[in-house]
Amino acid sequence: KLIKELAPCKAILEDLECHDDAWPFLLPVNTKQFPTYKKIIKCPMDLSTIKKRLQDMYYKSREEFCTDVRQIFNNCETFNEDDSPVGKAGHCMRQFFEARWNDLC
Ligand SMILES: Cc1ncccc1N[C@H]1CCCS(=O)(=O)C1
Repeated sequence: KLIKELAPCKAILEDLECHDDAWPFLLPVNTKQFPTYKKIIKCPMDLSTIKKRLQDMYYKSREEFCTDVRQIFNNCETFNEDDSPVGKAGHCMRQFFEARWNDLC
């Protein structure tokens, strides 16, 4: 069941990682570069963390995976202006993800 659930998640994650607009989300936000980030964002998340969680069989369902991906984009909207480069990338990536997520079922 677990593997059935998670194979499509791995495929979506790979597509997210190679998207042109993925660059702000590939690794955890550097809190030395962005000192206020830790205070403002209570649940940091990024694509490398999700990849590790998939490999470690951390997710018990597709829904848990989906929640972590959405956390990335919600954090992005909290911290970044909509018309900033990172903010725009976040909106693009969210749209891309939600379309792929709907394809699943
Ligand atoms: C997703 C995010 N939210 C808030 C601040 C920064 C980021 N991402 C950074 C990732 C490294 C490159 S960058 O420093 O230009 C942007």
